[in-house]
Amino acid sequence: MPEARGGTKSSHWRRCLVVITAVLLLVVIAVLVIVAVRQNRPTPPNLKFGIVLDAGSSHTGLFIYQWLAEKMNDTGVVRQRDSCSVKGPGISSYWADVEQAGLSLRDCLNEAKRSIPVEQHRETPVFLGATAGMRLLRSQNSSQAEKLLQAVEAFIHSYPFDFQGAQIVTGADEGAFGWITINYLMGNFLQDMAGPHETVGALDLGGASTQITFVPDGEIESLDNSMHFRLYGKNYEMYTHSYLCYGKDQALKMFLQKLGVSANGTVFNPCFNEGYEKSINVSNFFTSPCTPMPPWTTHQTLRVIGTGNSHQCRDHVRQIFNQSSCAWNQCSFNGVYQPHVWGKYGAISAFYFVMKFFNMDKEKVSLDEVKVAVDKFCSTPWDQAKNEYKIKEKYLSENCFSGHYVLILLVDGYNFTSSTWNNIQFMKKIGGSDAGWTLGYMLNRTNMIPAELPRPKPMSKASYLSVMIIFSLLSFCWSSVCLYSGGRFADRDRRIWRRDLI
Ligand SMILES: Nc1ccn([C@@H]2O[C@H](COP(=O)(O)OP(=O)(O)OP(=O)(O)O)[C@@H](O)[C@H]2O)c(=O)n1
Ligand SMILES: [Ca+2]
Repeated sequence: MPEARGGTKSSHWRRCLVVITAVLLLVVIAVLVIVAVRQNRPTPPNLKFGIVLDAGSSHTGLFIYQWLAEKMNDTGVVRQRDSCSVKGPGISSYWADVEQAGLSLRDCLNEAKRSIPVEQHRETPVFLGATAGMRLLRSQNSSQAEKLLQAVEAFIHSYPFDFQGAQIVTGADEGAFGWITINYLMGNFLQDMAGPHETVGALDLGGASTQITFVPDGEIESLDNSMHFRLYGKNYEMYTHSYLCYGKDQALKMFLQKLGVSANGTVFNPCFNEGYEKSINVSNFFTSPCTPMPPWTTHQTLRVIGTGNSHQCRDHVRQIFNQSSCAWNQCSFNGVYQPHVWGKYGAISAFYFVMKFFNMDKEKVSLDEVKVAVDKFCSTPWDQAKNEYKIKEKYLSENCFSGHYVLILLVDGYNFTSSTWNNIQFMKKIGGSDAGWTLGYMLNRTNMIPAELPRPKPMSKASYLSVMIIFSLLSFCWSSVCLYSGGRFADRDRRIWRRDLI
């Protein structure tokens, strides 16, 4: 009997051991799961911000970008959070009163302060890039340009951001960063890794310069027009050229300069609608290096009268493009080397504004349809045009010229044809971000476009958690089975051993 009591005791003890071990294991698993869940709980998004001021010739725009800190080197993560259009003209117009250049940015910088959380202000980089207006001012008077930039810098320094300075961007950089922005926003750098080599060219028409940038399908003959980039593990040899003075506003001045003037100071302008009239103060108008004072300016004031003649307009606009000589295998105009255009293009800024005005910014609109639309507008009397279109009078009055200018620049200048015309997409935004050079510029200045592909992360949080739970459950089941069957075998062995003794 005592033996029997002893046997019950030991089997009871073993059962207790199994239960205790099982409870302990469960506790360990629970702790593991809690730790894993806590460690892998998504942390509040660590947003970073960056600001770029695009100090263009005709106006300044402020762009605020945001991205997740832990993803900064991945492609396609930076997005435009906000933008602000500075009131008034471009900064170069303030050359005679440089303090005003900085002050003009106040409203937009204040808006940036409101848009970005206060605790992030100190670590938010701000860049100011000035384009063709400042390039022209520098070529005329470099110390004036320097003074103006210093005044602008001093003003931005009074803000709590991490200001990285004001620079005049070169034409080549302006073109290249526009190309990077478009391809980054379209996700073309990612797509490139898997599929065929496919990037989109960039066409940017500003007020004082215009840029063409693309990866040609052959060698680039001219080193001056060649740029090399290694982005996300891939090499890009791109062709780029910036034509100073061929932005829309400067081109209009060059065009006006070539029109004859009558003895009484009247200029008949076939690119303005019939009935449109405007007075020009000659010394204020022909101030840039693109348009030195014309020889015929015995008059202080000129009377410009629109005649709305598309045919003559075209002929006169063509005169500002020199097609007479080319020292390369192929040129665009003014003897500038350009490989033949191929593939798709994104046309931004004034290319878009002008095509949008003519309602020709949609896909599949043919070159002929655009020509018809431009001719139709040019032959519209000014009073009728004013009634039909409710846009700023300055833009409206220039749109006959602008339509012809865009067509001639793209077709006669860059050599697009009726069949390659549809490869051009006129665009303003890509997925909520403005298509312009600013995003590419910031990505470059903050080293956010790595030369090599970012290494893939070893395991996602969700997979890590699942693996943890599955392994814990498996080891729990396995240990319980072992303990349970270990106890049963021990009981049976002891019974056999006792029987043998008897
Ligand atoms: N809705 C608008 C806005 C602008 N414009 C015109 O489009 C041209 C280009 O504008 P933008 O791209 O802002 O030129 P900037 O950046 O100021 O000039 P640049 O790049 O040459 O420095 C300018 O002639 C401007 O007057 C227009 O026709 N319609
Ligand atoms: Ca511009």
